[in-house]
Amino acid sequence: MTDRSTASTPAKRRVGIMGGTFDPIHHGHLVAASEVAKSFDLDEVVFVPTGNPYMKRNVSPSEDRYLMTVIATASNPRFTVSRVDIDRDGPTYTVDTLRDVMRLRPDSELFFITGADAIAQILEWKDSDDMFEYAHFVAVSRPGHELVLDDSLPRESVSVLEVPALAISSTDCRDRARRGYPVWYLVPDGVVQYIAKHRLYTDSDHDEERASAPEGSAVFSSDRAHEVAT
Ligand SMILES: Nc1ncnc2c1ncn2[C@@H]1O[C@H](COP(=O)(O)OP(=O)(O)OP(=O)(O)O)[C@@H](O)[C@H]1O
Ligand SMILES: O=C(O)c1ccc[n+]([C@@H]2O[C@H](COP(=O)([O-])O)[C@@H](O)[C@H]2O)c1
Repeated sequence: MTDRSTASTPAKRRVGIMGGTFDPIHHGHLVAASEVAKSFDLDEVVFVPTGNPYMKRNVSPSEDRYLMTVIATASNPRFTVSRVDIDRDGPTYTVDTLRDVMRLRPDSELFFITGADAIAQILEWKDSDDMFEYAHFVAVSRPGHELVLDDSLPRESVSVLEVPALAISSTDCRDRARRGYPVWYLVPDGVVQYIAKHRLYTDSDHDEERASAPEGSAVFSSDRAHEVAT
């Protein structure tokens, strides 16, 4: 590994941020984070489950998504999980995620990881100009999505990276679980078991809980967190 420090300036920690709704987290997310960590010489990748992903509907409780993310990342010493987005009220905006991570990890250089689908919409995100001041963005390839950068993006703040193609989406995992098809090998084993144990995508009570939540909001279940933690 190259020495990133000099006599006068100690090296900043290089911290990746993998933001996502992770409903559920799958191997496409994990491979993307692992590849960016290798290519950008990252010391840590922080997975940040969204609190209220205002662009998505019928999202599972944030505590379930958080716990699945903890389970999925537990075996990698460089992977950590942050609650900053799920503990903040209101819609989840990446500009807030970056500010919170900067506050908690001062003297770090941040790299925000996005898939090809997300980078295509990034100019519509809140305060996108500020985001590019706070972090370097790494757009990874994703099957079914062309990896092209809009001419208006600040090129010095955005890189692209080809990663092994895994045609997996959370939408497909949820559909499979609902229809009784296996999600083994699409998501980590512990996540398969968590989905089954908590009947995440099959339970009709759960569907009612989602349906009664305000539009676009995540619903919260502290009972599930307690069950798993004990
Ligand atoms: N298979 C994949 N390969 C590369 N990047 C991915 C892949 N799946 C998701 N990503 C990226 O990971 C981030 C978080 O994705 P998200 O949690 O929304 O998963 P998703 O599979 O896209 O979910 P959904 O199907 O519910 O929209 C986004 O930047 C997305 O582009
Ligand atoms: O900041 C925004 O306006 C914004 C709009 C849409 C998505 N994002 C972020 O993009 C990441 C992936 O989101 P999602 O909904 O595709 O899972 C996650 O970290 C979101 O907070 C951010």
